[in-house]
Amino acid sequence: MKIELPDQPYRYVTENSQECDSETAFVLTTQNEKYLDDAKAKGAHSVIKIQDIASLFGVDKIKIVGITGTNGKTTTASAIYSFLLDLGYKAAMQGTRGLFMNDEAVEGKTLTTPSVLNTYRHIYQAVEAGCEYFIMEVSSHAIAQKRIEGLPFELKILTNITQDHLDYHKSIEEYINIKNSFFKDEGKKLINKDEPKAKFNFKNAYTYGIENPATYRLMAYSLNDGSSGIIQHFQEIVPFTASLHGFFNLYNLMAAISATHLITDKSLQEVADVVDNFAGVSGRMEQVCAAPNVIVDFAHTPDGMAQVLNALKEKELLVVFGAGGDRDKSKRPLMGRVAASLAKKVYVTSDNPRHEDPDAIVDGILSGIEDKSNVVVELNRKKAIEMALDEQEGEEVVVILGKGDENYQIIYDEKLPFDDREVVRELLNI
Ligand SMILES: CC(=O)N[C@H]1[C@@H](OP(=O)(O)OP(=O)(O)OC[C@H]2O[C@@H](n3ccc(=O)[nH]c3=O)[C@H](O)[C@@H]2O)O[C@H](CO)[C@@H](O)[C@@H]1O[C@H](C)C(=O)N[C@@H](C)C(=O)N[C@H](CCC(=O)O)C(=O)O
Ligand SMILES: Nc1ncnc2c1ncn2[C@@H]1O[C@H](COP(=O)(O)OP(=O)(O)OP(=O)(O)O)[C@@H](O)[C@H]1O
Ligand SMILES: N[C@H](CCC[C@H](N)C(=O)O)C(=O)O
Ligand SMILES: [Mg+2]
Repeated sequence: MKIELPDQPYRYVTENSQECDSETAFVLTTQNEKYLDDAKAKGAHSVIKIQDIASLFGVDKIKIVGITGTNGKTTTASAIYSFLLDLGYKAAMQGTRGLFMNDEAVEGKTLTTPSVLNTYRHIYQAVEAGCEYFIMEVSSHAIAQKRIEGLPFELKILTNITQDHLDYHKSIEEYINIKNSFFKDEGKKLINKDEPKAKFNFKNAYTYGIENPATYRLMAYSLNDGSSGIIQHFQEIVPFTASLHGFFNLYNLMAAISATHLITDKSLQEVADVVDNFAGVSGRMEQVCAAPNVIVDFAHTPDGMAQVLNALKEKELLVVFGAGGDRDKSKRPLMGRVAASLAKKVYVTSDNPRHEDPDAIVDGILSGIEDKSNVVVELNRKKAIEMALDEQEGEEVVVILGKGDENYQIIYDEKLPFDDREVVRELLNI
């Protein structure tokens, strides 16, 4: 995408060599340096290193917070964004759900972390809108591909490291190393102390945790009717309540409360007081209907599924899920095992098969399940949801995993409209 910049010797900048011409400068990034010759051949006005135009986009005029981890990035980012707005700051948030600014959706979903110049463009928009904070999700792909180069992070946050994206990273060790490489520098960082795989530079490191001593420690908690807890930070002891459900969300809340405390001049009590206003994220532990009880959640990793199903384990669970095509194949049997071990009945179905054969994806899932007596396969996701709703009785909960707030089913290159929540409402006539 060409971006117009005022008062420069060139008119536009672009990170795509194919868009270069005599009035368009090529912004050189680690990702596109292989196209430098092409940019010159296309007659680029000039070549500028990405770091050298950072100040034109105002990246030094806003506090950038980067969040990485296998799960919980969107939830933690959304919580920080919500707390900041409630505390009276102007803020922007960029991630899986798109770009949001001062409580408005500005751009829809693209990537969790867009290409580097797109992030710069979003930062520019945020600065123009008077935002003091830019909260962004940082995916492992983005770290590996340096989609975050030149960004001066005010704070970096680690949620957790479990398994995902081994199609791209090839081994769990490489994936762990990539995640941890985000925390090698001496900048301010906030680390989940209960994550044993975390490795980070101790300089300017703060921690949060529930099981282990940490800078911000959850001393006590309750998960009745939402959640509540008491945080200890040195001599301070501060209670909070939240509408979020599930033990895992206590980690997201701890990360968000600690981060907000670290990046603002508000007291821990002032931050804790706004936690309850955060209503959670669309498509994450979202109750679509109370009777019958139907929950839609975005869990798409073995750990995410285990966390959500464990959070609901007081009830008997009917679990509908699949696994994405053209994505980590090795997580599929693990997802199958988790579902079968925690559900009364499992309905294996399709979730964005992309270019893969849906049957082969299901076979991958089934290969992790030894006892298949409570497992059915129905590739048509709507039919699978319908089966679960038909078979649901009494207090049983229908849990539909993997798509959350996605409103499509990707088959080959086509995005067909599909929203788990709308399908449920349609089938239940509500
Ligand atoms: C596998 C993967 O991550 N691919 C990403 C990668 O593609 P690529 O390396 O093939 O890029 P490329 O086409 O060589 O382009 C690299 C750079 O060269 C430039 N270019 C390209 C062609 C050319 O002729 N001249 C030129 O200058 C491009 O403008 C770009 O700046 O870099 C592109 C630009 O940044 C991304 O759009 C693309 O994401 C693809 C579409 C994708 O699907 N990515 C997914 C897997 C992804 O990144 N997911 C993560 C994690 C999701 C999560 O868990 O939340 C995400 O951050 O969304
Ligand atoms: N802290 C956590 N630990 C483990 N699982 C979690 C945690 N937080 C959320 N989850 C699970 O992961 C799902 C995705 O949560 P969220 O969207 O916040 O993660 P994400 O890291 O942004 O995911 P993505 O990589 O797709 O952007 C949730 O729906 C829930 O099932
Ligand atoms: N950010 C994740 C989302 C997965 C969601 C799931 N519905 C799928 O398509 O696998 C990914 O791109 O791997
Ligand atoms: Mg996300």
